[in-house]
Amino acid sequence: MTDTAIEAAVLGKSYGRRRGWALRECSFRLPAGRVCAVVGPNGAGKSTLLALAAGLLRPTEGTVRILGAGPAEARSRTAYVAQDKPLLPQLTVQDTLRMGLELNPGQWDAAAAERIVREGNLAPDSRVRTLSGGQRTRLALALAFGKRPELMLLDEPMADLDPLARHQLMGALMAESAEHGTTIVMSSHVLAELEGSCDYLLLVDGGRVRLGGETEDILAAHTLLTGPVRDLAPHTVVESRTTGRQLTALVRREGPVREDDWQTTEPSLEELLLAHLRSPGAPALLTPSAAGAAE
Ligand SMILES: Nc1ncnc2c1ncn2[C@@H]1O[C@H](COP(=O)(O)OP(=O)(O)OP(=O)(O)O)[C@@H](O)[C@H]1O
Repeated sequence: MTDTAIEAAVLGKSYGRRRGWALRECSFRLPAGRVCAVVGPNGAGKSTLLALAAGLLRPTEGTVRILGAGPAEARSRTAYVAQDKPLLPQLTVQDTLRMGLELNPGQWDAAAAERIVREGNLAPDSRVRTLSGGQRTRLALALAFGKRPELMLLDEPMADLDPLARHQLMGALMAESAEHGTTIVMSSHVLAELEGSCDYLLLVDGGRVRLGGETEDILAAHTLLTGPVRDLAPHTVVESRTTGRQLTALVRREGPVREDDWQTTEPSLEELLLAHLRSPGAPALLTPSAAGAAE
């Protein structure tokens, strides 16, 4: 078993010459066993990255390795839930789970799939076409859990779930990772929800990976400074704002911060991500564990 879930080297995808690059020069490593959030604005390239990892798209340049193999070879060990949660509308909930069993012989965990369905109170004889968006998402996730994969690639799995269902499914994903060592990769726009749930982070913006690594280490590398307007050198500035004579800045510390000069606070994950999204020129940061392929 490899200790690397995803390794991308100069990975790029263009959907056609006139369309430009959806993803460009992405080099990063995701260690196995992590719960990783993929965040970034609309059109950043998150779905493209997940579809490349799932082997549904071919890179235009570079490579992506999944669990030490090519994405197609790793497919039996990977579960992918696309953003539009494709299911067969004429099947019932029960038929859908049976299809999961038939498509994954010898590997299907019926109890895991049924638990996800039961917790959402989905009637086994309901047809997929009569389910709400959130119920369909739950059924698609049940198929992913039942497959008992080593890697789950989930494209906005929480988008149409109610807050209680989100909380419950996030707990189920974290438990799955803790108990079975499953790597979970999920894209999301709900930044506040990711803090405390995802121990690894990839910020994709403009088709490039701008932040990658352990959430804790990325947070620890940044400080919010507040004080009278003055030079921020030698620190790397991600974002700075002045109000009158007061300066507030999110920086990557390069050396000590003088306590007499600045009031310092640790940013929240949401503050950190928003500052990066507002400052597209801020330099990328990959922690050593995420930089595997880049070095
Ligand atoms: N099938 C496609 N054909 C052509 N262009 C595409 C296709 N899919 C995505 N793109 C383009 O690639 C870029 C990245 O899209 P992608 O769907 O990966 O972004 P995303 O980060 O998942 O966005 P969102 O948060 O809105 O889901 C966008 O500019 C998009 O228009």
